[in-house]
Amino acid sequence: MIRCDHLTKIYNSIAAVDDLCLEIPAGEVFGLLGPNGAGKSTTILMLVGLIQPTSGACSIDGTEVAAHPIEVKKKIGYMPEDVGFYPDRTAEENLDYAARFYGLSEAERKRRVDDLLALVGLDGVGTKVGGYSKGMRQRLGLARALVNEPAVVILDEPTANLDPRGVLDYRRIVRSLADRGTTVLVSSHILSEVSKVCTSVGILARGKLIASGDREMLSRAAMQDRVTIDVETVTPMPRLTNPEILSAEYSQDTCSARIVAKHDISGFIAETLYAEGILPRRLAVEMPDMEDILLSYYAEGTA
Ligand SMILES: Nc1ncnc2c1ncn2[C@@H]1O[C@H](COP(=O)(O)OP(=O)(O)OP(=O)(O)O)[C@@H](O)[C@H]1O
Repeated sequence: MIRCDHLTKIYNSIAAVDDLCLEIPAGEVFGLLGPNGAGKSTTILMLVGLIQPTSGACSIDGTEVAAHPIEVKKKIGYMPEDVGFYPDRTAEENLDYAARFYGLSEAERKRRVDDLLALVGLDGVGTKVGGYSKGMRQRLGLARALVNEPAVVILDEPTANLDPRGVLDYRRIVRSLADRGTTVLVSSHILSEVSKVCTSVGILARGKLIASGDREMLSRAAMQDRVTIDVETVTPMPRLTNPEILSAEYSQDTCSARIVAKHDISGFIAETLYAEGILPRRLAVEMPDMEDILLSYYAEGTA
């Protein structure tokens, strides 16, 4: 369980994290979403005890972080945005080194390291970590975060360097952790990524938690994950029909339309128009971004 009580961090009289109150129950996969500079990393650094709050407190499984940093570190698995390893050692050696801090016997370490390498798909890779791709480093970072079988796992932008296969593996691992009762906090600025793996989500903007909730809120956010397509044609166009279309507004002469769809259906629109012998003058696709979604929550003042 992760808990923040009025957690605040002020840098040069600016609040990087502002009065954050949050409770993430055991077994929850919580997505901490927010644009760059929102305060996600600062929150995480306080949760893992690497920086002290200016005021307020946070606790991991009932233990206050600032008061018991060593005890808390044993309960947490943390993967920072940029994971550091010994470049002249293999993945196995790096993980074994990390496992030594938790007082495991050699046999236990060997078993755990082998299991973790298999889990993240790095088993059988004998090369030194210095020669790893960014994606491989991120896989190893996830393994290292799990080396102490933590009750709480905190992952800062975990998919930033992963290829699609790596992202699928990561989601599978996170789900299996949650199934075992592990609490997972994932920070990201990618809404779609968070919505795929998280059971609940909080949106941070300028250090403040402006919205938080479960899947229902996620689907509301996902609803706004929609595409606007502006169409202009030389001659009047017919009404377009497609199950992806959420709404459509046509000009009186039907030579222009603003279509809102669940996905980018500009290819379908172009094909339909050509099939009808109608020349498109303009077909502009507008994707919503994280900032739009955040701003819509901000405007609503949801808390
Ligand atoms: N050590 C520091 N000294 C001064 N200001 C800082 C420090 N660390 C962070 N900040 C400021 O605090 C705010 C929040 O930064 P933080 O890194 O927590 O955001 P973030 O949501 O993790 O963003 P990103 O995704 O870009 O890492 C930013 O305005 C940042 O400039």
